Amino acid sequence: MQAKTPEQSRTVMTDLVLPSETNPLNNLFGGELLARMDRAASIAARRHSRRIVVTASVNHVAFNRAIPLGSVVTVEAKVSRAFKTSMEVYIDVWIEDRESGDRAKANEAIYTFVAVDETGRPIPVPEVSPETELEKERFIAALRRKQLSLLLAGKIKPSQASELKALFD
Ligand SMILES: CC(=O)SCCNC(=O)CCNC(=O)[C@H](O)C(C)(C)COP(=O)(O)OP(=O)(O)OC[C@H]1O[C@@H](n2cnc3c(N)ncnc32)[C@H](O)[C@@H]1OP(=O)(O)O
Repeated sequence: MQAKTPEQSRTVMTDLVLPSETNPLNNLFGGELLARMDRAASIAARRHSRRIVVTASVNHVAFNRAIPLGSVVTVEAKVSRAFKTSMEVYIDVWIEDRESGDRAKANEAIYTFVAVDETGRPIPVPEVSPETELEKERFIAALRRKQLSLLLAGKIKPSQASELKALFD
């Protein structure tokens, strides 16, 4: 299988924040943002693998900045690294200033998707070939994040988390 660049899976979704999607402070409800990120990330994983994909885990979400009612929100997702059957998808969330049109980073998140066949069994995906400095940074750190996620899920033992251990050596 030929490697693909993160750009090849890039998925951008832009939408407004409507009243039904807000919390009592009139900011975007967290669950709504999670759903928007899941949708964009699943399309990115599908573009990378050209397979059915399922969300295996939500590894990291940072709600750094509240997103007010009426905001124009852009969710951008790219596959940052692929392993055998799983893909890490990095999601950046931006809001747009109404007057200037300038974009400000509001949130980010990292999801893991797995490509599966028609019966739900994991199947191999192409590798990722990062191009930009940021894509290379995210690619390198993805192995550490995968090990942390598997460790927290009880799927590997601490002794198997070599990349994580290396941080403390
Ligand atoms: C688009 C949607 O929203 S789908 C709805 C929500 N999601 C779902 O319904 C998915 C339900 N879960 C499943 O179907 C299964 O648990 C699967 C397909 C995710 C994984 O199946 P498993 O039998 O655990 O397969 P297996 O152990 O071989 O893992 C498959 C890959 O997922 C990775 N993986 C599994 N769990 C995790 C986790 N918690 N964190 C990171 N990676 C994980 C494994 O490391 C492996 O990666 P690799 O092949 O690249 O090395």
